Amino acid sequence: MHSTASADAALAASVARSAARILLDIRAAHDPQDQRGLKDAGDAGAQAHIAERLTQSRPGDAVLSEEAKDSPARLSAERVWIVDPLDGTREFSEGRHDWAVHVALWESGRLTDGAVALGGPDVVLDSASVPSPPPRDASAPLRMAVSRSRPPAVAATAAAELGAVLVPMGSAGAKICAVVTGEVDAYVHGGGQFEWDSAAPVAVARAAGLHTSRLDGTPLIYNRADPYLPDLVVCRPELAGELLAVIGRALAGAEEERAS
Ligand SMILES: Nc1ncnc2c1ncn2[C@@H]1O[C@H](COP(=O)(O)O)[C@@H](OP(=O)(O)O)[C@H]1O
Ligand SMILES: [Mg+2]
Repeated sequence: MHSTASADAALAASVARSAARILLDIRAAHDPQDQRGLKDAGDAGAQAHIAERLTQSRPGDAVLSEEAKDSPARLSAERVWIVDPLDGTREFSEGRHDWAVHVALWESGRLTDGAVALGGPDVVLDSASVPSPPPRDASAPLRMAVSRSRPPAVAATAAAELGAVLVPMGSAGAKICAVVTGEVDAYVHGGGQFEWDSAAPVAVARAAGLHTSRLDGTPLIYNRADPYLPDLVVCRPELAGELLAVIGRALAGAEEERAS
């Protein structure tokens, strides 16, 4: 029998790691010029592996995955795995390292566990064992991760006000985990995303003691009927007050401009 939180975190880590290994094998065997085909093969291969392992190990649980048909059964389920088999699909197909496998567990109204494999099987962060980020060098400028392909205007405005450096990266999981490891101090995203893009890395970030919320400071809520979860901020906890205030002003300024 399972049912201890750490057993679920260990399973999430094991599944994320083996899926990431399969993804590297798929990429090694694929024509690197065929990026469309590689994206599809990666998504499908990781999805099939994760679905099989979760069915084997937790047959009674529901699953919400970017790559599987959604079912309303998850809305009345007690336990729901929220999975992104390949986050940063674009970067994966370009031969880059900033992609991730996300495996999270939502139970009775909240995220309880999560694991993220980063760019392959060798680096896997999970909510049961992740340490807090190291202290930051207060003399260095703040570093803010943003999407490399769709950086939101709100992040640029907020970074300018804070004197922060923007650090473009692919994959929501890679960016959230970069806050966890202390490589950057914050990740600011707006304009669109889904629950699977953030559930697992947010579970890891929360376990590491980081701030996680919507851009307006309200909580990130998972396993909703509509999995669209378009914006978020993840940052070191001591930055949250100032960063949310700056983001609030940036959003209000953008709104005023639209209205005028
Ligand atoms: N405006 C938007 N609408 C929908 N999804 C978005 C989005 N911006 C980013 N995402 C999703 O968030 C993940 C990270 O994106 P980015 O690297 O640009 O930060 C990607 O997931 P997938 O790679 O799983 O599709 C991407 O599709
Ligand atoms: Mg994704």
